[in-house]
Amino acid sequence: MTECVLGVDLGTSAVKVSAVTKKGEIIAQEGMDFPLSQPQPGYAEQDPEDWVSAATVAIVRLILRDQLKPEEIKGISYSGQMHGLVLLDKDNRVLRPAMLWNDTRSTKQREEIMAKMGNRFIEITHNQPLEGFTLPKLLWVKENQPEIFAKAKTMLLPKDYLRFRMTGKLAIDYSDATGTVMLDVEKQTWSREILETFGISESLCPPLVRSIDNTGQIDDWYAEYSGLSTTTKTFGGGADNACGAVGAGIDSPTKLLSSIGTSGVILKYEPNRKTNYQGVLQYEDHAIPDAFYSMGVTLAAGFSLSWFKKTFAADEDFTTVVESAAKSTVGANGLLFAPYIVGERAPYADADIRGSFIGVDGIHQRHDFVRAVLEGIIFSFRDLMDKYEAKGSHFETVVSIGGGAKSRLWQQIQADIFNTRVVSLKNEQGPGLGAAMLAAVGLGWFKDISECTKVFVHFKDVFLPQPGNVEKYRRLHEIYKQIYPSTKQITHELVAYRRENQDR
Ligand SMILES: Nc1ncnc2c1ncn2[C@@H]1O[C@H](COP(=O)(O)OP(=O)(O)O)[C@@H](O)[C@H]1O
Ligand SMILES: O=C(CO)[C@@H](O)[C@H](O)COP(=O)(O)O
Repeated sequence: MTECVLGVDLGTSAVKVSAVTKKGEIIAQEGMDFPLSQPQPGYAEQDPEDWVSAATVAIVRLILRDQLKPEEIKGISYSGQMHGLVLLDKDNRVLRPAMLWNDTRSTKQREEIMAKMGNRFIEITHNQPLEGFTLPKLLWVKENQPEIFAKAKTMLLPKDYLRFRMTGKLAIDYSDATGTVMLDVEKQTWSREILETFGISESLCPPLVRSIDNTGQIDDWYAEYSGLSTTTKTFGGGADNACGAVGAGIDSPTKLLSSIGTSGVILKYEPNRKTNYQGVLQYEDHAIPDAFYSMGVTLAAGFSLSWFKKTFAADEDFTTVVESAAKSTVGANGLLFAPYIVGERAPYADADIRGSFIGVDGIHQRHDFVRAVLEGIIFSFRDLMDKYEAKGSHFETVVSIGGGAKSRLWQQIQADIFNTRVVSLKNEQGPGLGAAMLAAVGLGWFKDISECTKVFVHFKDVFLPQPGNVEKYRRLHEIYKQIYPSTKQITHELVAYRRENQDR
């Protein structure tokens, strides 16, 4: 008998489900991709039912292909792409495609929120009301699709919709609730002040639970659909970055998380709710009870690489493309890339900035462009690290997770640009492992997350900064920092041109 828990990692490009034993061994993993729809500039949508189908395919494969016994799956928990808005009607049916974290159509609503509430908003939520967050999306629907808003009875975030379809129960955990920017961080309740100011009924907001709380068992319908047992319990789960931090053992302010998924994240553990970065960096409830974290998000990190591969190297696999960057040099033979290809969130909150290659020369070959993409993403992370260091933070270790952590070359580039030791995880499923840990603690297998971390989280490779490279990158980063102010006006005009001409 091998009892296990499932960690469901609902990302932007795919869902991955990991089965983990009490000893922290990953005994099986399955996944399934789903599409992203970008029908207009700034729009990013998914069909919530695609998440359910993909998660179910992964679970069915775990049972049929990997021979997991349903009755041995004791618990399930979830890590979810953050901020996405799912609206349900009175019969809990989905009213429109989910508007995702990288959907930036709500600039007008963002400005209205700041015009109405200004600093009071930042005081309550510790965040700015950026386009990526849930409240501006909800106000966009209210203004542009009033017939849908009128029918909306419940708002859920992506992982909470998946849980709802598995259990029939509505809930949201605190780490995802802060990402809606509708939670009062001091009071740890939905903010009446914000809801009343913008005419949103509190009944739209689901009940709040902790990430390790039991959120009900698999219901009869989903048991029939997936092959799971109705004895399997589900637990609150958390925002993907909170779960990534749990699964990467980020349990003190001297460890920094660097996550290269579709988006990119630089994340710091915050032991209390007193710190307020005035919204330049995000501030969120953690999946660890009573803890918090702050982070800066590069909207298109892995997405920049995926875009490059899809556009210029569609027939090659990721590893071949990424490793070709070794043929180039530190600084890509004098080529820089700014990864603002879907706008940016931090440190520049600017939905209309766009990316650039700077310094293109007749000598450049494709591998220089690949190298520039890898480096540009990490320069953008360096901008975020600078924000922390400017406030006096010092980091001993950077833990690298996400799809980007599959590349040793990219991790060495991180060590050199961060000038800090970078470690990878033995099991690079950070968010999925974090979700599994929440189920393991929720089931009572461990007293708390810290005890579970000792058993579940192990580092693998260590990448040390190479002094010669550190110096070169320091100089290149100074040049890189000039790209945003120098290209802002030009790229804003190009985005306006596209909007006027309605092309994609
Ligand atoms: N072999 C590889 N080496 C480096 N990066 C990779 C590799 N394979 C995929 N990636 C990057 O990982 C990203 C996906 O990371 P992942 O953490 O799975 O994303 P998400 O959780 O957002 O769906 C891709 O966008 C791609 O840029
Ligand atoms: O918007 C954010 C964080 O604020 C993103 O980090 C999303 O949570 C999506 O994550 P990935 O799919 O890139 O992991």
